[in-house]
Amino acid sequence: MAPPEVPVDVFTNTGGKLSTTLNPGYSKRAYVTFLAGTGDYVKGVVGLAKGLRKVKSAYRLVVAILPDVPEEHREILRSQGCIVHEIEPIYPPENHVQFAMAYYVINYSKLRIWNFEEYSKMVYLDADIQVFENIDHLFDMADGYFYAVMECFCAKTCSHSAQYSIGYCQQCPEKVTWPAEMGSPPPLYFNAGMFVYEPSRLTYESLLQTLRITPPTPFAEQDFLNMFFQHKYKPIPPIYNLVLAMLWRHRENIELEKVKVVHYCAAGSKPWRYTGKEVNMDREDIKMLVAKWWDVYNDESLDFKAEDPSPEGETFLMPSIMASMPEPEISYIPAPSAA
Ligand SMILES: O=c1ccn([C@@H]2O[C@H](COP(=O)(O)OP(=O)(O)O)[C@@H](O)[C@H]2O)c(=O)[nH]1
Ligand SMILES: OC[C@H]1O[C@H](O[C@@H]2[C@@H](O)[C@H](O)[C@@H](O)[C@H](O)[C@@H]2O)[C@H](O)[C@@H](O)[C@H]1O
Ligand SMILES: [Mn+2]
Repeated sequence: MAPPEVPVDVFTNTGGKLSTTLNPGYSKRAYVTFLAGTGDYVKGVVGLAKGLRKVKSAYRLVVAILPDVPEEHREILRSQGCIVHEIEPIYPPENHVQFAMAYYVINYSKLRIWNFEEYSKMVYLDADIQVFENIDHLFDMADGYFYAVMECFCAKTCSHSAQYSIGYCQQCPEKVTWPAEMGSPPPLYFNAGMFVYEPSRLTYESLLQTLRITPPTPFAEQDFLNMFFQHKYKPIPPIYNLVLAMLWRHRENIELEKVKVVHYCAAGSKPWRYTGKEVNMDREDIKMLVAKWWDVYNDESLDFKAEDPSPEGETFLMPSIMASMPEPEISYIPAPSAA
């Protein structure tokens, strides 16, 4: 039987300390992010861990890391209360596709998080995301669906899509309507920087099987997940993943004061690299959001303390499961790092 649900506000101001003692089922929930490389994305993860603490999230942050993350960075993450969970990289089948960003190739490794079966439900957040308000209630949404925020198709990087070619965007489907002669409008498409999902070995194996026969496309695992979860996908409001370009492309869809989660994914917006020089980066709203990220990152009172619940320790993917998986047809191209 499912554990009884406890209203989220019961935990207000507990710093999450009571949750797992009151209800053991809650330990089966966690946030999860992904970290690759030796560069500065580790700062994003530290910021995220501190942000989740600031909003008193009841759940831990698991960091799925690739083997190339240096030990000092793992140590920083553990000292910030994160659960460090090493994963093996996943590469797409050999193909000559041009990814929108060369480093997107490593993002297929995100698929490993479906194998985190010690959790029943997880909220995935990119390392360039910050959480400014508690979003623990997302774990209470009905099982059996894939929840994420709808993407916008107006960026040049989408120029390969049918949507872009006719100036159609699902964010404003009435502006340019989908021409009847092109068939029915394409299925809703989400941004894969944030999603709510249920780890499951069956789903995991199906994801890897399907990947083997799916040629890569410019948006890498995001395109793949959109295809795979097309019939399970339920859109959630953009306040749960504000893709910054929405501020200049679809301002009317955004109530900035209600935004809970910000995704620093526009070119030049990663706070730890922000210079203000790239296009749109001199906007007041962007400057404000970048400053808000730094406030959290620099706030020493948000550092993990010994009296906080201690990390459950480093865990690894179960080698038995890995060994039983037939080797996918993969090309071991070295992954370029964005960092
Ligand atoms: O060198 C890298 C590049 C990417 N990532 C991870 O992959 C995610 C997706 O990349 P990114 O957020 O840069 O893509 P965007 O959302 O900007 O398109 C990041 O948030 C990180 O979690 C990483 O750890 N190191
Ligand atoms: O590997 C594919 C990536 O796709 C996404 O990137 C965004 C971002 O680059 C925007 O700047 C674009 O405008 C947008 O269209 C694009 O989808 C996810 O945020 C990231 O986590 C990852 O899944
Ligand atoms: Mn991102």
